[in-house]
Parts: sequence; structure tokens; C-alpha cells
Amino acid sequence: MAKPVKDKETQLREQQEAETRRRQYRTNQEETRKKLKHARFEESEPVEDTDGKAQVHLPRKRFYRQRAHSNPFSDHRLEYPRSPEDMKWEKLYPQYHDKDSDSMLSKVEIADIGCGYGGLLTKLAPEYPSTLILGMEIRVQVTQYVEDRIIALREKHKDDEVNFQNISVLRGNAMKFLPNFFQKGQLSKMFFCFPDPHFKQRKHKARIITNTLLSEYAYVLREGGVVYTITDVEDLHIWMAKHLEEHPMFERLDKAWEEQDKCVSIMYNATEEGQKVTRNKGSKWIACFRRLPTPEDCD
Ligand SMILES: C[S@@+](CC[C@H](N)C(=O)[O-])C[C@H]1O[C@@H](n2cnc3c(N)ncnc32)[C@H](O)[C@@H]1O
Repeated sequence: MAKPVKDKETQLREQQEAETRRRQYRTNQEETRKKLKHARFEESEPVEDTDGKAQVHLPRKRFYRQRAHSNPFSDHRLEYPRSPEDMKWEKLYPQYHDKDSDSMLSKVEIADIGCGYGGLLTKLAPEYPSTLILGMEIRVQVTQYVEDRIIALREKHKDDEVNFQNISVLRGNAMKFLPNFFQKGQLSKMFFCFPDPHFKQRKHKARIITNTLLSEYAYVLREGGVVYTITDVEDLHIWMAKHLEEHPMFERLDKAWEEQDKCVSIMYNATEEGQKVTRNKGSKWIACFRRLPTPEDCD
């Protein structure tokens, strides 16, 4: 039977109701986030329901809708530290903070640039249980979704061996402030999974792999560190591989290396964008590059 056609007024009312529900959901989540953030520092009891049961739900993606693209050249009023030493990492990884010495027990070593909804972070967490892993994401609501997802996972698995304390996310523009967050040679792996393709020629400068940015990535990566790239857009794959191949600080890793590396298979399957490509039976192109030693006269 054909669906009855809704008049404009009904459509408008339904849209407004949906928006009100989304806003209400986000307000509730914001409240929970505030309480749980506090709980993380105090290590106190989880937020409780009226019946006394812990109330931690995995967030629902449909309530965090945002435009697909964000202009990396806009002023997003982002907060960023003056230098990596000024960064309050204990807020992101409270369990890795030593209160007596007021210092972090570990530093971030793996970065997922443009982490989207955080699928890769959650899959890397158990594979590298004692390594700090950070997702950087430019879109506000997407970052909040990942934050809520991690808070919920930490609560849910707080007594488990894998407790998700080693993953976190921050809102940031990786094209602008990376050296404010990471020291020289701090990272061992950087992931660029399904980055925005910026198809038009005049938009290519907004791509996350450019010659200038690669020099910054080489700065924060240690010698022997790896840049992982994956995309479903062949033209972007060719662009990324070409720029990395032409850069003096990177050398391409061959297919045999890709086949034995566990992160390659994780990134192939774990990210939300990658899963969408699989569902649509699309192709995925991978290119991985090792960070070469810095020539002595450049040190
Ligand atoms: C197509 S999505 C892929 C997300 C995720 N990596 C995945 O595979 O599911 C690209 C993501 O990169 C983010 N992004 C784009 N430019 C960025 C930048 N300069 N800094 C941080 N994140 C950025 C976008 O907001 C978006 O969430």
C-alpha cells in the first residue's frame, strides 16, 4: 500500500520534533559527560539511575549529526597548548597520571588523524594495551560522540583487562597545530584513514597530505615510525602516495610488509568509513611509509 503523502506542515512539525529530541539527547549526554569526567578524576562512583543501576549507555550516532565536511582553513576557535609540555594529558588519560610526581607515566605514541567516529581507536586499544592512542578530529559533535563512546566503554569495562583507558580523543585541526601537541619524534604511528578527498583541483590544498604537512608529520614521528594511509578514492591514493614518495623523509613499505603488519588489517576493517566502503562493495587503496632517519646536518 502506498504511503500517505504528508503535507508541508506535518513534515515541518516532524522535523522540529526530531531536532528537539536530538537537542534533548545531547543536553542529557552533556550532563552525563560532565559528571563522568568528574568521576574519572575522583575515581568515584559511576552515575546512577534511580533504581541504583549504573547508567552508562553507548552513545547513539544519529544524535550527533553534523555536516560531512569541515573547512580546515576556517578559524574554529580551537584550544591548543602553547607547547606539548603545557598540554594537560591527565585529563584525557587519568589512569596514566602519577599524582605524587604530578607527571604522566606514558606519552601518546599513536595518532589517528581525522578519527571520525572512533572505530579505529576502539580496535587498537586492546592490541596496544599499554600504549597511549589519540584520535584527533575537527568536527565538534563527532568529537563529542567519540568522547561519550570512550567514557561509556571505560565504565562498562572498568574491571576488565582491556579497560579503554589508553585511548582518548581531542578536537583539533591536525593541519594547524600538531607540533603544539607532540614533541619531536614522539609518535610511532600516524593513521590517515579515508581522509576527506577534496575532489576539485582548487580544493587540493585542503588535503591532509601535502608536502608542507608531511614535514610536520616527519617532525612528530620518530625514526622508523610509520604513516598509514587508506582511501576508497583512487585519485587521492595516487596523490598521497606521490607526495609521500617525493618527500625525502619517507620511504614506501612494500606489499609483503603490509601483509604481515597487524595495523594494516585493522585499519582495513575497523573504521566506520571503511565499513561503509565494504558494504557498498567499493575498493580500498593502502599505502604505508616509514619515517627515515634525519640526516645529521639537519638535526
Ligand atoms: C571521511 S572521514 C573518515 C573518518 C575515519 N577516519 C574513518 O575512516 O571512519 C574524515 C574525517 O576527518 C576529519 N578531518 C578533516 N580534516 C581534519 C583536520 N584538519 N584535522 C582533524 N580532523 C579532520 C573530518 O571531520 C572527518 O571526520
